[in-house]
Amino acid sequence: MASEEQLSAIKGAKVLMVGAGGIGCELLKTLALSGFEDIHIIDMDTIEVSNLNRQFLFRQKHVGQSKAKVAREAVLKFRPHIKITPYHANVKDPEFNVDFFKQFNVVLNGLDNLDARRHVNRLCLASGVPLVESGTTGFLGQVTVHVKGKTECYECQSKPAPKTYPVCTITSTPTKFVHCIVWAKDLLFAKLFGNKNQENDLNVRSTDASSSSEHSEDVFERRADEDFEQYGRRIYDHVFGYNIEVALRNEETWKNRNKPRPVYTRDVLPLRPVGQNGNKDKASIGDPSSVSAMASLGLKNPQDLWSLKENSEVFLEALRLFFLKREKEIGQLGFDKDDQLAVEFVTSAANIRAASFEIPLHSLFEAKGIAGNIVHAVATTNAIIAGLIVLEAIKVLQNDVKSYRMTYCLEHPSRKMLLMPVEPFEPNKSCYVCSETPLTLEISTHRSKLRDFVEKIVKAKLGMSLPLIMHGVALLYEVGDDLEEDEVANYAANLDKVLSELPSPVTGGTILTVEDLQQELKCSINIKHREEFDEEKEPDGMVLSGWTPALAAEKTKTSDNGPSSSNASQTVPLESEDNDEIEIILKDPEILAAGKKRKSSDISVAVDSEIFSVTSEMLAKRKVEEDDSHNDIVMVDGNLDPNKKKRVQ
Ligand SMILES: Nc1ncnc2c1ncn2[C@@H]1O[C@H](COP(=O)(O)OP(=O)(O)OP(=O)(O)O)[C@@H](O)[C@H]1O
Ligand SMILES: [Zn+2]
Repeated sequence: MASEEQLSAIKGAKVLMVGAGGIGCELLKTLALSGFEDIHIIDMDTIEVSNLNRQFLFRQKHVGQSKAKVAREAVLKFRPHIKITPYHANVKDPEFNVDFFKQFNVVLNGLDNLDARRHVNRLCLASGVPLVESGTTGFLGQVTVHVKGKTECYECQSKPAPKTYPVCTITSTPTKFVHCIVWAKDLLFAKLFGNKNQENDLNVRSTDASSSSEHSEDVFERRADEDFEQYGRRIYDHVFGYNIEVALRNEETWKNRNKPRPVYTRDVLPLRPVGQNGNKDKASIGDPSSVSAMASLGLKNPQDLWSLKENSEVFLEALRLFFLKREKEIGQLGFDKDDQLAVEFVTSAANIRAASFEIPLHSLFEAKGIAGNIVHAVATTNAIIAGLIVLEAIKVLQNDVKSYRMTYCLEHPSRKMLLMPVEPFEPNKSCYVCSETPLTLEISTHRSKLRDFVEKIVKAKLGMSLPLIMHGVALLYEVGDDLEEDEVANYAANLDKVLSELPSPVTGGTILTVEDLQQELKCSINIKHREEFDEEKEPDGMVLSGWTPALAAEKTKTSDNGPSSSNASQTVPLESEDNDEIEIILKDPEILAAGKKRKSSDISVAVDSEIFSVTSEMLAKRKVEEDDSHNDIVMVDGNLDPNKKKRVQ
């Protein structure tokens, strides 16, 4: 039961919720039932069928409608007298500026991506409004409190570096199913259906008799005289047969590894007379997006484990259907976990490769989860997290700083405890977002253009939407609706100039000021000229330091040695911004008991791209297990500096 003071804090509060999805639906319901009377909700999305299993405020009839508006209507049915103001909009829209934020007593995030989270963090800092931040990944979740000047901000902690696989593991020596998925998705699928100009590490050469006359020919191109069946079989034989044989020639590679087995269609599938496709064509007419190889082959259950023969049939059928039914999209397709045919193709290709390397096969359902880096959402976790958000919001409204807790919902409850509360830390003094610590950028001022700086640093790394760049009093770049034509032309011309040739030349020793007018975030960047960069480790051709690397900003990539960070060898394909989940497993029950006795010395464990602070005392009592299978990843940030942070007093 809430106390009198709590109730009056609740009743007098005006709160902003950002996100009305899995967490948001639970949160709105809990806020309303807890007595909150003035709630504003921003969500840019409309309701999808796939939301209905857990976003319980929505029904089938609401599909296609605004989440924020429907959530409001649903809650008003059982709390008709409260005020709920919905905005079907992106929180990054200019109308949600600092003045807009200032009207609220607290902001509650139920978002699913880092970009929006960082944006809200900055607006909360600029407006001085406390933020309660949240996230869930399957059974894991966290709620954190961020109050300007009192606790760390959302961006105070460095995020774990993006994980990639060494290219040779993917192209030559896979040992896990996830390696086969990355190969099927990022190499084979991309090669066959994606942009032809993209770099691709697949072996496209062949000494195959039929192609030797056309030496430079890309074997992945369909030949004029080939039907889809012949084309599919040729691709199959090339990637699962010939390429494996080529790889086997390198004896060194296989000295300490199991040798793979080349797989050819003739070994798995009997040759069908040309044009004989049974009832397959009848099965896949209509909307191209509903085309399915499984359906046309009569395979019904996505949780079934297909044999090598079935996978081979799905592979050929999916490839055939892409060319037959979706030819217009070929050349511009990117893998999408919601694209059934793409998932079927990738599953079957990964399984055939897995069979060749004696890696256990997986069902389509499992493969889809790995390919889309999906951890299935758990409604109960969202409900627990929503409850915790409201508890923290009430403390914030009462300015009860000593009681603030960062709370982590763990995978394996023990000693009957599921939740681990920890005290928040003070702001990080070297955070460029909430303290004014300057950043340093090493860049070739003779070669890099202002455009490179804007795209690779200001937008991608600093997450600014409406940047303004100044050198002393000279304005080098600005965006906005109210610019004069000549200003727009000047800035466009500047973008194409190298830094040292700008009207106010930027050279080593220059200090640039970069500002985002909407986020009211301003930071200084010390420029250091550097001529050479390592193409592999520093592909941007510039290095920013003092910056909190964010997982979401980086796109999935298979790379030789991974990024140049401390966890370079740890690798997982990250497909999109939303897929930055990392799980922790706390094996030892002691950690839970120790949860309240923390000291300021700490180690950080990353959860859902946030940082989970655990004391060294707790660490001594527990075992953190490492496992890089797709959904059991444990990461421990190597930084054990005991003086790094201080607990809020
Ligand atoms: N920039 C943004 N502005 C406003 N709302 C946003 C923004 N970014 C994300 N959201 C909203 O945050 C919510 C996050 O909810 P959730 O994590 O449940 O995702 P979902 O898209 O509903 O479900 P899923 O991704 O699992 O299919 C979504 O409703 C999404 O529209
Ligand atoms: Zn900060």
